[in-house]
Amino acid sequence: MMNYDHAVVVSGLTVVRGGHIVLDDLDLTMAPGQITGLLGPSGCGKTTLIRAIAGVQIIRAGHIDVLGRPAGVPSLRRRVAYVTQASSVYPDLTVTENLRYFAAMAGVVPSGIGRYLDQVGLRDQADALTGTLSGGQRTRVSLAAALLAEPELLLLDEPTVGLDPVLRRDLWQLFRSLASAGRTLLVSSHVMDEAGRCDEVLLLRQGRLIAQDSPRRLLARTGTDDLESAFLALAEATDAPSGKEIPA
Ligand SMILES: Nc1ncnc2c1ncn2[C@@H]1O[C@H](COP(=O)(O)OP(=O)(O)OP(=O)(O)O)[C@@H](O)[C@H]1O
Repeated sequence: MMNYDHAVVVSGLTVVRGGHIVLDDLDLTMAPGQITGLLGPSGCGKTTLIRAIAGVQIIRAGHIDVLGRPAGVPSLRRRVAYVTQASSVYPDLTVTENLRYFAAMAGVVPSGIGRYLDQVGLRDQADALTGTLSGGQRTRVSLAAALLAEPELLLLDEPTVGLDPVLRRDLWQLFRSLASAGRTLLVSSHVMDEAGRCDEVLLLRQGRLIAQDSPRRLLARTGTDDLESAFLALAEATDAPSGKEIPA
């Protein structure tokens, strides 16, 4: 399945939106079969970066390779799933009807729909109208719809927003099992404690990548006990380059 060293390679990526530089000369890689966390405050450019990797964002400069091909080429369509923050499922269909529809679109036999409902914890809502579900439940319907095509790369934009701790834990267990099965995941969040569940973390601030490292190395590099403090230390070091140096 994998004929590439990196699932994603981003080089010199610059994106301008509304006349502002939203992503500024980013370089990063994502290892296959791992969970990469994309962390940073609201408005730092997480969604824009995900859109660029998904191939739906106009870029000003740079290059993005996804699964060994240029981002956005038609042959990647089935291999890459992008679950947006706003749910993309039909409110006037039931959960099962939505999944049947997306299975048909993906050319997938819908026999295993129940398994995907179980994976996202929605078995009890199988016959509910999707429009009557909570925001977090609708996100999980979108996630199940994305999983149906068995994509190699999953781009998940804040999938755990608004979920209770039990559901958050269950979803992270699902992400971990997908990665163990060889899938590559990019998961964005602005909740720092979620970074600890990732193999690697990309810390984004004001359109710049301030670190790409494992959670453990981020703590070691910054001499901090938690990732929130590590982020603050790295942000301060970026603000004042002549000040405290944080080794790479
Ligand atoms: N359609 C647009 N037109 C112009 N500027 C935009 C547009 N969408 C986003 N931006 C700007 O791009 C910047 C990055 O936005 P982006 O949505 O990528 O951030 P984010 O980190 O995903 O934020 P959040 O966590 O709040 O979703 C922000 O400053 C935002 O104002």
